[in-house]
Amino acid sequence: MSTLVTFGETMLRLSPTAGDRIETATQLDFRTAGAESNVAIAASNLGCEATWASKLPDSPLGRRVTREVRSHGVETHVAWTDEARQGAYYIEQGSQPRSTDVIYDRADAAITTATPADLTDGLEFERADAVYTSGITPALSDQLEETTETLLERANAAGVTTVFDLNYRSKLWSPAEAKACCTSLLETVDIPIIAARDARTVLKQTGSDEEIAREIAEAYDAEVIIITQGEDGALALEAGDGDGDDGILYDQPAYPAETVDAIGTGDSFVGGFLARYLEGDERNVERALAYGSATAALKRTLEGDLAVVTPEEVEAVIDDADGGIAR
Ligand SMILES: O=C(O)C(=O)C[C@H](O)[C@H](O)COP(=O)(O)O
Repeated sequence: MSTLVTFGETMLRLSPTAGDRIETATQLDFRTAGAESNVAIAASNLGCEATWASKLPDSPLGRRVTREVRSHGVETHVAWTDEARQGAYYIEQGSQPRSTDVIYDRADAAITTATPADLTDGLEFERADAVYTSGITPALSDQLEETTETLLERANAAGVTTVFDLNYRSKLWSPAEAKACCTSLLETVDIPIIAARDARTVLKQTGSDEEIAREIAEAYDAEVIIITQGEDGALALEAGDGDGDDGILYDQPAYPAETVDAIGTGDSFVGGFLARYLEGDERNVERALAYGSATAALKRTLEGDLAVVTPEEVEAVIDDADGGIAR
């Protein structure tokens, strides 16, 4: 079985029912979510042995987070502290023409002081098949920027596949700050995952999505470059040896989905991609890309951030893009 370690913040996720406003709601749906645990949960539900590492307050709120993550079969590796807060965020689901709004309440959360030792002591992190984090983690504090850099470097030096989703969040930092940090982190990343819109906003890329993938392949020594395109699907460029070999480009349209809740789609795509990509000895980009896309489509039909799906359901989406009734 393949093994994946992810590290980052998981928050409490509070949201009024669709059609209700944060200002006036009297009830909130109460869940937990965070890019790195979302990825671990999607991968775990699809057969990968996943561990999520983080730092949390030793309180009912922190324990709520670990309980929920564990309930999806993910191992948790948590540095507990008495001194800090549990991050939370509020989501007001939009509907045409009102956009979805996210309000963070995550300043000074426990994870902001996490050192590499906090996140990995006692964890066989260098023996995992892959390590994943996202651009959200270094955006949270200077300490986390340092920790992220150290952990990606250590994983890279140990030959672990490093996976990094740029995941730009404008409410956490500016494009210039994100660019300075992420371009340096990308030096140690084997699988960069970048939304085409983030490549334009943060990395200031101007070409087509395919040109963006090729420019990233030229600039960094990556194994596979993934450019996500929202409703258009995703591209993956399996890097060539550079010697007249430009690599192989795969273009995966999004599978149609009726959207109940769009939040968590990107993370579910990554979890699905990694579960399939890391399985077995042969790393098949094309198959993994379809798997990621199908996982993302299934997630859109579910409330919350999490891809609570089975491998059979994912296969069925791929095999029968028309859906249908399972009798
Ligand atoms: O914003 C953050 O800081 C979070 O970590 C929580 C988000 O709910 C997920 O990252 C979902 O992101 P998508 O999968 O791209 O929809």
